[in-house]
Amino acid sequence: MSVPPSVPPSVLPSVLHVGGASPYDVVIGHGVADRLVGLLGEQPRRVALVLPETLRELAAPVLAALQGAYEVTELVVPDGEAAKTAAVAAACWEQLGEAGFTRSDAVVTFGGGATTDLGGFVAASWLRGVRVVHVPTTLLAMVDAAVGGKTGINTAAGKNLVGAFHEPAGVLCDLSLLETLPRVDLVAGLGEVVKCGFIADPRILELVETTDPQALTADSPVLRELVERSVRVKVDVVVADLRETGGSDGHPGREALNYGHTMAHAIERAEGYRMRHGEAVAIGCVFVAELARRAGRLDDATASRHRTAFARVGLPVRYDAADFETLLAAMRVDKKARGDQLRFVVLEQVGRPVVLAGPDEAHLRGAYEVMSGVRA
Ligand SMILES: NC(=O)c1ccc[n+]([C@@H]2O[C@H](COP(=O)([O-])OP(=O)(O)OC[C@H]3O[C@@H](n4cnc5c(N)ncnc54)[C@H](O)[C@@H]3O)[C@@H](O)[C@H]2O)c1
Ligand SMILES: O=C(O)C(=O)C[C@@H](O)[C@H](O)[C@H](O)COP(=O)(O)O
Ligand SMILES: [Zn+2]
Repeated sequence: MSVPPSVPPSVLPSVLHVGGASPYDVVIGHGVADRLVGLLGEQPRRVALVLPETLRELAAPVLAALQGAYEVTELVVPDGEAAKTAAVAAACWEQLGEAGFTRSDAVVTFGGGATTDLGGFVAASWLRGVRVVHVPTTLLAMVDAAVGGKTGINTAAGKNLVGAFHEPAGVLCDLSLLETLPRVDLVAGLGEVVKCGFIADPRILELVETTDPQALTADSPVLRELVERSVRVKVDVVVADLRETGGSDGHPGREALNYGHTMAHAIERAEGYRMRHGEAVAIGCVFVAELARRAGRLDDATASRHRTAFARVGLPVRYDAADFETLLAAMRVDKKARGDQLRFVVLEQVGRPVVLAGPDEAHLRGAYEVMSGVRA
């Protein structure tokens, strides 16, 4: 009898189970897309595949697998942030109507976070909610956007202002898909990874600070560990506070995942959404660390560690293209704000996020001046 060769653990997929009222699995590995039909099950007759035109070639194996099992409608949407509009969502609804899409049918998204946000929102809103499985194709979508059920689109007033919580029925993170991802987009994804390190997992920071950033490629075991650890951070927070109603014992609950995002979203809006989200998150985390330092919450060394950790992986840590007043006005539409009061997630130390409500305007302005390079 021949003994089958043992499979090195690194090539076996990892499965992170997300508990709660609608449990699902996040599968992480190389070449895991063949699990898609298993996740969708036999119930759907029709599947709508939401993807940008630019990724159609990359999606060919997924499309072929779906076509072998279901009637497939392709919902081809604009690339990137341009997909996150009411007009694109409405066009998707019309196509689902024409295809006779029922509640037992399902949506599959294939793309970066913009595609999973839009496709997730279409799935959340069509017939008040149909099953969705995400196949994220960027690092950022694998570690963050595809997991946890936040979906949404932008409006003229700001980022992600319309949306719904709609948990996926499964998430397939096929690391092989990252082989074609431009380096600058992979680096942007590291913005959310480093954020996870600061709010909950110091080992992520150690890995980022001791690994040659150029070695973080699609086949790198360290990148895989970073993905697994970041997804674990997200899942643990989301399971404890799915709908962002608040944490306990001083922990901000799901709002912790919004670390750096108050300023990040304001910058993205000021940039007309031409700056990558992960880049804005890096700048936003540096800003809020400086705010926390000025408010007497965070020590100098940890605030400075923010600048070095994000810069080390190639992310921006300075921004001066919009003035303080413009960014302050944009921050007022942040979902964490209550009435006229701005609320920020700040750190008291690595792994200990808390909410800072109504900070001094002088502290906000001082942190802006450091962020914009006016002050050291
Ligand atoms: N819902 C959430 O919890 C959540 C979390 C974080 C971010 N987001 C959202 O995610 C969006 C950012 O996502 P993103 O950084 O993935 O950007 P993105 O979706 O705009 O994708 C970036 C670019 O990469 C291209 N691309 C994607 N996969 C590729 C591949 N494998 N090979 C080659 N090119 C590829 C895309 O076509 C696009 O041009 C933002 O809208 C942000 O608000 C949502
Ligand atoms: O999942 C969450 O919760 C997050 O805050 C994760 C963020 O990285 C993400 O960018 C999210 O879309 C921001 O949410 P929003 O509620 O500020 O729109
Ligand atoms: Zn984000």
